[in-house]
Amino acid sequence: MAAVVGVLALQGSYNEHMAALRRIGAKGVEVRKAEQLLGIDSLIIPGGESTTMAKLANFHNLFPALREFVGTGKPVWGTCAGLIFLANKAVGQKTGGQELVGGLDCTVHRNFFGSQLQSFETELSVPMLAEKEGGSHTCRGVFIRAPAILEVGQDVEVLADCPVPAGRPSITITSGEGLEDQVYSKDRVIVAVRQGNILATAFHPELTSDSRCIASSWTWTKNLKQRPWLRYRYLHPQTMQMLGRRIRLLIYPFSSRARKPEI
Ligand SMILES: NC(=O)CC[C@H](N)C(=O)O
Repeated sequence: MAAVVGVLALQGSYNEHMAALRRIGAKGVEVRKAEQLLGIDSLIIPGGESTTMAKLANFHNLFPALREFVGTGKPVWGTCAGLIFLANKAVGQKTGGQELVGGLDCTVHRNFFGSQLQSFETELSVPMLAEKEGGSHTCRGVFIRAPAILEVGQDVEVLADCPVPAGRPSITITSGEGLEDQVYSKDRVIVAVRQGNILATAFHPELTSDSRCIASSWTWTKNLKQRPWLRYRYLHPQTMQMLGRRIRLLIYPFSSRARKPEI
């Protein structure tokens, strides 16, 4: 059976992701219900407006299922609002905050580059893209009221960063309790990362004609599908425990402990 890429279709640029998947001949399905996550091999969480998307995801009780999906180890790619969804911590949120799926060990700022009017396009250097898919080491980055990644944990691989545009409003990072808030003062900021099964970009590759990012996530999905044993590493811990118990029960009569004569 062909590998299937799910695209979370609550709000935002899911149509554009579906079109991009069609362009490279991949099978995409729109996902709106928790049970649909069971039938897909990888997931794209598109850009849009993360607060609205979170409200819709809450309304449809999708958060637990999305977290479980990320935990299975199947490939997940978040673009823009999708990156915010996947981050463990988001700053610059609307009053009251918003629920996150989490899994990606980083802190994002929701509107790092400013308002809709400060949206921009730039040429980004992404060496990993050229390594995996060939072609130029740069790709076009479309940033629409885009977030950026302020800090990453040690397991997170940085795939691309970009210069912080002059005139961007100053950004304060709210630290944990008892720690001083600090103003973001670096001259570059992270815009693409990977951690295990999670890929996240602050920009929108699906809006460009460069399909390498989409193709790369598709290859990833297919490889996982073709090597089904890889999935066992990604089973939910409870399932692993249950399987482990069954396997132990099955092999116990043949194990050396069972064969040892009783004294
Ligand atoms: N293009 C986008 O997905 C923008 C995301 C937006 N900054 C948010 O808060 O959700």
